[in-house]
Amino acid sequence: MEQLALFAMAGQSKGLPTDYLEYFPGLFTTQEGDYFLNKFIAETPWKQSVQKMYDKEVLTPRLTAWFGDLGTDYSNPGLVSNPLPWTPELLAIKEKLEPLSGVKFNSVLLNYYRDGNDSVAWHSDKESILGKHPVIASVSFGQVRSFDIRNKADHSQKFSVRLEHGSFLLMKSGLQEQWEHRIAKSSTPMTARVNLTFRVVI
Ligand SMILES: O=C(O)CCC(=O)C(=O)O
Ligand SMILES: [Fe+2]
Repeated sequence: MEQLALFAMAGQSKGLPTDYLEYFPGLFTTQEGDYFLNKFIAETPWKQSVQKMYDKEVLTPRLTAWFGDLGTDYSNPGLVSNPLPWTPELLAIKEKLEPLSGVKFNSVLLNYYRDGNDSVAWHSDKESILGKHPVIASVSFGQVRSFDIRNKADHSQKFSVRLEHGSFLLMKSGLQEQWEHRIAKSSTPMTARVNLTFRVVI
C-alpha cells in the first residue's frame, strides 16, 4: 500500500473521501494504454447481457466479459458464470495492481463503453460473492468518462472523478456499503472506453 503514496496527486482527487476511494492517473503510459485498449476491444468475446428494469427486460447499455481463476466456485448464477481464462495482458495488469491494492484478485469484469450512449446506472458492488467489504481495483483505457459517486444516505454528498486513459482507481473496503457509483451517459460525442474491475470472488 505504501507505494500508492508515490502516485499521490492533488488536482481532481481533492475532496474525494479518500478513506474509501483513491485515484492515480498515469499508472500505464499512453502507449501501454493504447495497446491494451485496442487489444481488449479486438480480442475480447464481448457480450451484451439482458437486465431487468422493473418489469421489462432491457439490453445492458455496454458490453461485458468476465475473466478469472477457473477453479473458483462461481455458483451465483447471473452474476459470475463460466469466467474466461486469464490472458497474458490481464495477468500483467493484475500483477501490477495487486501490490498497490494489498489484495490478490481472482477475477476481473471488463466493461466496454462503445460511445457516450453506453453507461452503468447507480449501483454498488455488494453482491454476496464479493464478501462484505470488497476491495475493487479499477483500470481505465480510452475515452475519459466521469465516475460519479454519491452517499447512499445523503445524495447531496456527491463527487466526480474523470477516469483518464491508463488511470487506476482503488475502491477500498467500505465504499460499497455507504456509496454508490455510476458512469452516466454523455450528450457530447464520445469514443470507446474499456474499464477493468479486478475483484475477489469468495
Ligand atoms: O466503468 C467504470 O468505471 C465502472 C464500472 C463499474 O462500476 C462496475 O463494473 O461495477
Ligand atoms: Fe461498479
